[in-house]
Amino acid sequence: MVLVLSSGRKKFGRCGLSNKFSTRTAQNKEEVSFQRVSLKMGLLQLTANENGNAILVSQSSWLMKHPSALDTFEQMMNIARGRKIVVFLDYDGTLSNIVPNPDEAFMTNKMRIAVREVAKCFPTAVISGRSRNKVHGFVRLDNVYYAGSHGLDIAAPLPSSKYADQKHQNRIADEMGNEFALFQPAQRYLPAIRKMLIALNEKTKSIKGVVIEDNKFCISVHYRNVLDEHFCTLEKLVKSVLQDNRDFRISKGKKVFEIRPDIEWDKGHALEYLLETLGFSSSDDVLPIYIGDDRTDEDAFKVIRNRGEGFPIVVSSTPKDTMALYSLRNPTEVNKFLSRLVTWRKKTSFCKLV
Ligand SMILES: O=P(O)(O)OC[C@H]1O[C@H](O[C@H]2O[C@H](CO)[C@@H](O)[C@H](O)[C@H]2O)[C@H](O)[C@@H](O)[C@@H]1O
Repeated sequence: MVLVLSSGRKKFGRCGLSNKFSTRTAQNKEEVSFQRVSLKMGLLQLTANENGNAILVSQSSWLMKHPSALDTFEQMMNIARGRKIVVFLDYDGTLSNIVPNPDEAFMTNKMRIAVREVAKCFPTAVISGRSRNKVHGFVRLDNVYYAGSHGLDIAAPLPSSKYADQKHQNRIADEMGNEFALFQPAQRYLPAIRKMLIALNEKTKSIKGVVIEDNKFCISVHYRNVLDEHFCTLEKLVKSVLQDNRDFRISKGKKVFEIRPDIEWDKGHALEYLLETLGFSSSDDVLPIYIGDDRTDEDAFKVIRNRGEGFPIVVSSTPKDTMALYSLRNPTEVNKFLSRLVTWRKKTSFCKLV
C-alpha cells in the first residue's frame, strides 16, 4: 500500500512551495512527530513520486508490487520460455554506480563481461541519456547496439519496412565495414543546442560545482556538487535559458536537469524503433526486458506495459513511483540478473561463440 499524504508541491519543489510533510516545513508538531517516529521504527519511508509529491511507502508492500527480479527469476523464465528475448539496458545507475563526477562513471569489468555474454545470447541494446559516443566509450562492446541522448541518436541494424524511408536516417559504416542505420530525429536542433551550451556555461560559471555535460542532442546540467543554498539560483538560470528556447523541455534526473528538444521521441520510442529494426515488429512472441533506474526509463517501461509482454525492471534500493513490474536494488544485482539470464539460456539453447 502506498500512502500519499500530501499534494500541491511545485514541480521541482525546493525553490517553490514545499511539501506539507517535508521535515523542514511540516505544518504542525503532530505531523512531524508522526513522521519521525514512523521513519525511526522503519515502518514508513519518505519518497517522492513523479510529480515531486512526498509519499510515505512501506518497503515491503512496494516489493510485493515490484518483486525482486532475482527472487522471481524462475517464474519470469517460465513466462519467457520459447519467446525471443531482447535486452535493453540503461547505463548510469544500472550498469554503473552513481558517482559524483559524471566522467568517472565507469562500469566494472565484471559488468562488461556480463553484458558481453548477454549480448551473445540475446539482441542487446544500451539506451542512455549520454551521447551515443560517450556511452559506447564507457561500455566498449561491439556486440551491443547503442542509443544515446535519451534515444535521439540510434545506431541500429539497417532498417526494415516501417523505418526504411525515414528522413532522419543515414547509412554509416564502422571501421570493420559493417553498415548501420543512424537515426537522429533531432538533427535540426543541433545549432540551438550549441548556443544553449554556451549560454549555460556563461550564466552558471559563478556557481561552484555545476557541471554542464554535452550529450549531443541533450544537455545535462549537474548539481550534485552544488551547495544547497545555490540550488534555487541555478534552477532559475537554467529555466531562463529555456525561456529563450521554447522548442526544448527540461526534466529532472538524479541531481541533474536534463534539457532536450521538445519532440515526441523518448526511450520508449527508441525501444520500439530497435525492436522494429532488429526484425521483431511482427513477431508476437518477442519478450523485451528493459532495466533502468531513472525517470526517463519510465517511458520505456510504459511501452512494455502497453505491449502487455515483457519485463520492465526498475533499479532502486528504495520504494519509488514506477511503471516497472520488477525491481533490482543496484548495479550489483543487475550484474547477477544478467549472469543468471545467460546461465538459463545456455541450459536451454546455444549462444554465439564470439
Ligand atoms: O540514461 P542514463 O544512462 O541513466 O543517463 C542519465 C544521466 O546519467 C548521468 O548522470 C547521472 O550519473 C552521474 C554519474 O554517476 C551522476 O554524477 C549524476 O548525478 C547522475 O545524474 C549522466 O552524466 C547524464 O548526462 C545522463 O543524462
